[in-house]
Amino acid sequence: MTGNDIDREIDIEQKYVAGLYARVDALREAAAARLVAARRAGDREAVAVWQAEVARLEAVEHGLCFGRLDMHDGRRVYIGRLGLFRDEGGEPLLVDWRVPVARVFYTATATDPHGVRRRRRITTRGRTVIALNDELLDADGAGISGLVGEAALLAAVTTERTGRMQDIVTTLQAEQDRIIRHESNGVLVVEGGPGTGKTAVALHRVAYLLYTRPHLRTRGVLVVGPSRIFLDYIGQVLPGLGENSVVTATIADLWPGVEGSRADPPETAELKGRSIMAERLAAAVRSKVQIPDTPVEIEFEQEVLRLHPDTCGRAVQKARRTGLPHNQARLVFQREIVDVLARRLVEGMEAVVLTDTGEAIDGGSPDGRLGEADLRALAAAGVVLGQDDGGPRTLLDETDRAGLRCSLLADTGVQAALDGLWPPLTPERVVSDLLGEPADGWSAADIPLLDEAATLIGHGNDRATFGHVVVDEAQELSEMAWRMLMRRCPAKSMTIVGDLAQTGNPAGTSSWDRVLLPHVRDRRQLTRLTVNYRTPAEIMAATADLLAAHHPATPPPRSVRSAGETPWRARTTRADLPTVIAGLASTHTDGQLAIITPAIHIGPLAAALSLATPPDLTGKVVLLTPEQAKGLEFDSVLIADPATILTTPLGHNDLYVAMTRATRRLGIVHPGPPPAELSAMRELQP
Ligand SMILES: Nc1ncnc2c1ncn2[C@@H]1O[C@H](COP(=O)(O)OP(=O)(O)OP(=O)(O)O)[C@@H](O)[C@H]1O
Repeated sequence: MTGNDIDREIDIEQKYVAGLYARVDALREAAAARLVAARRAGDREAVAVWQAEVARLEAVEHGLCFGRLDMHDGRRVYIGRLGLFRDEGGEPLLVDWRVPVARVFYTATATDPHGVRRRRRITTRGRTVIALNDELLDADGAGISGLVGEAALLAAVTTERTGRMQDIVTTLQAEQDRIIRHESNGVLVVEGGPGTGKTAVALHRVAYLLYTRPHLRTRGVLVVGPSRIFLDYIGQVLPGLGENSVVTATIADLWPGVEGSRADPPETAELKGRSIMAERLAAAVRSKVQIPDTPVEIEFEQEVLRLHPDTCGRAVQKARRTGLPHNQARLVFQREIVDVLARRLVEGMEAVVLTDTGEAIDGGSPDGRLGEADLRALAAAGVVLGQDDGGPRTLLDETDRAGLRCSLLADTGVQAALDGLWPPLTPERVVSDLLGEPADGWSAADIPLLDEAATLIGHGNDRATFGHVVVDEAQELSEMAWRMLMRRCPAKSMTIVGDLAQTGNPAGTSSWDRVLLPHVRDRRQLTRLTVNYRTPAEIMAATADLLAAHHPATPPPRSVRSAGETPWRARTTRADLPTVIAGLASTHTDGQLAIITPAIHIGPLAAALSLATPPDLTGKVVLLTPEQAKGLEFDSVLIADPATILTTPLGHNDLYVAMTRATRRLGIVHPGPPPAELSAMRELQP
């Protein structure tokens, strides 16, 4: 197209796009008016509905329309963030990217055009069309790279990072689209190397599922991420796609009231994460129930009641047969014991009234009437007798017996005896009895144990469950964390994304089957992403020795581009490390820089560079540990002291994570000689 042609086309699209915004404005006005009316009427349900609608319409302001398809049959379809019609039930003006018609926007290629003649990408700033990018799918040679909309894609992946993830709805690739629209109702595992878009795909899948399976709006969708930092990083993606109802959480957030941010030593974390802990906790809870060897004596209203071990054993059995969790089964046990005690008391009283020989003793009368002493005993026990016509009752009726049972239940002596036999438990007590009182608060690895204990004792049965759960950086979850998460998703409908070569948690996984099979058997499907959109080819080449040494069977993802910058390493001394890093950071001018370093250097480096900890992801220079850097990306990355990163059991994976965070440049500063896996990198003098 000539310059004039382009201007003319931009004019045409500008008019069309302006019409779309006018339609959105009209819908917004109508929704705002309905919201006001609902508020006035005090109709809470309607308020929630219209609030969500207003938010949805606000969210699509940026990039409302981003594509156009010209079909061979003459149809023209505009693609955008939501569907718009000229009027109610009228002609479609804009098609939501999630409907089937829009799919070809992401999948059509020159070799398989699906009836598409031209794919046009429309770039807007605010409400103004600023650029168009056309692909003619019937032109020779188009689409050879296998990428859909290559120019727009490369523009997207090379823009400066901001510390906040953006949606990729305008440039989704075919292999990503297939996963987003995957029909699986069970567990879909998405595996792929660094930068292959796993996070992006998982979030777009959420938007797709909410659109195509509306019941999920009421059942709820949960997105689990490795850290709060990460959840902040991805926090804008779903709202940008018009979805505001999704809950995001770390595993620790799912246990409210406990921070769980403390890290255990690796061996302890690994141990606490094993599924055997579930059996140990179950055994610990069972062991709290005591069947005594000798009769238990309970003092009640100046009487001594005796509970025989067999009686206790029968009550325990009956309570256990219900299959209820510990604290609920305790109620059954308690009822059994109190029934026995109440029966004893009643029998005792009636025995006073009528002896074997039929004689009345203790103030009772031969016709079976209760005597004065009996009445006094009952009154002392809080039993209020119903009034017979004119005289005392001869027998305890059901109301009287119920009253007696209440009195027994309220009695501190009886309660103490019951607690001794079947104590009520809290999750904290179960876990600390098993592992010892945590000295400085619960650790991250304790959270799934507390949750397991809560399930065993029936505490917190009202915790939220979700219709679909997305797990990002899923390789980090321990077997115990999987158990916890599976309880949050009764339908076991999940999207799980991760990379086994990036596992940093010693309790994390090295096999999807190992963690998933016990929960979902064959209701799982594995899919793979193969193209790295983040990390340039030069940086991936620098990771080759590391990956080959520790994950020889894992193919590195294919980088979509080269950055033209060779990663480097530079030697220094331990003492000079902060000065060298500070010097490099101070001369950095181009885009966002992340300094990734083991926890021991965070304090000194934060002081030397006046940087915030925990990090502010939107800062020009960001200081983090490899663990905190998980899932994030930056224009440039500087790794300080790789050898110390490698000293932890899965340090090689942490180093791989750190090295693959950059979209452009990577530098590594190592005190002393370089780790063998990095020795082939170009060496610089800092
Ligand atoms: N189709 C696409 N169009 C534009 N950008 C894309 C596309 N796919 C991925 N990206 C970008 O590539 C980068 C990496 O994506 P993402 O973080 O989802 O990868 P990941 O597989 O989760 O990475 P990691 O495992 O390393 O955390 C992001 O900036 C994302 O926006």
